[in-house]
Amino acid sequence: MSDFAVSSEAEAFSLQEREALYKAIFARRDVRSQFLSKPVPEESLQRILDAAHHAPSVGFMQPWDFILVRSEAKRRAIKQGFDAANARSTEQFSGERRLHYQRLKLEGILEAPLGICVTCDPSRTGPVVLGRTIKPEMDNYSAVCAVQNLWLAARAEGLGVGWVSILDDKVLRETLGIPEEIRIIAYLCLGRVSAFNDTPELERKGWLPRRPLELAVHEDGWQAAQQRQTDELLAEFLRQRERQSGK
Ligand SMILES: Cc1cc2c(cc1C)N(C[C@H](O)[C@H](O)[C@H](O)COP(=O)(O)O)c1[nH]c(=O)[nH]c(=O)c1N2
Repeated sequence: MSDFAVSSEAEAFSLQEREALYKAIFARRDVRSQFLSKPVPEESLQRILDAAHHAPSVGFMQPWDFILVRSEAKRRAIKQGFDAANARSTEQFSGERRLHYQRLKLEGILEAPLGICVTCDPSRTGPVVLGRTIKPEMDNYSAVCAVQNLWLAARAEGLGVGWVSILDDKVLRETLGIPEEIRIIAYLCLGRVSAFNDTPELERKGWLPRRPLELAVHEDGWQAAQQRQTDELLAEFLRQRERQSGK
């Protein structure tokens, strides 16, 4: 028998509880166009941050920190950083894809009243971390788990989150005073929204479709046929887009 107290509940959640959990998962969206300027309720924010803080982490090292960016001046500086990075990013696409990219809204830095920069301190708890001994990147993954918890909890609180990664770390370091040894994992925009879309914005706007689940699940080993099918589906989707844009 373990000395540790264990939850008395070994059962699945009740149907209602399961429905609520899956609702948060399926109704979560990356938001950039629908932010309202209304403030984020402090109690909701605390619950969301606490949910993030209860994410799994390698060796229980809890490498994350959350920098709350309320200052409009700082958000303006970050938005300028996005604009510069986005201009450079645009050049990586060509032809119709570039035109399509330019029409997408890929951030809500100024519209959302709050930014949250999630960081990872790889030195937290010392140089040797249980579970990170062979794969050093595990601390980053732990911080990403915190992001996902935050994102789901925000959805349950009726708040939208948008992840902005078209940003140089340098801009966030300078604007937020983040030391070199602290890694930048995510810059998130958080706020109340006018609506949550049913499907991802990139799907709705014809950028990419959702891949069928059955192609993502492999039985007893890697199945190359599934990868081929995925590639074919994607190629066909892009050909169709080309044809449509040529009309
Ligand atoms: C690591 C990472 C980084 C980014 C994103 C996500 C993740 C996980 N996403 C959001 C992304 O486009 C979105 O999650 C997918 O399109 C799926 O949509 P839903 O999140 O289901 O609404 C995103 N979106 C955006 O408009 N600008 C961005 O810079 C990024 N960056």
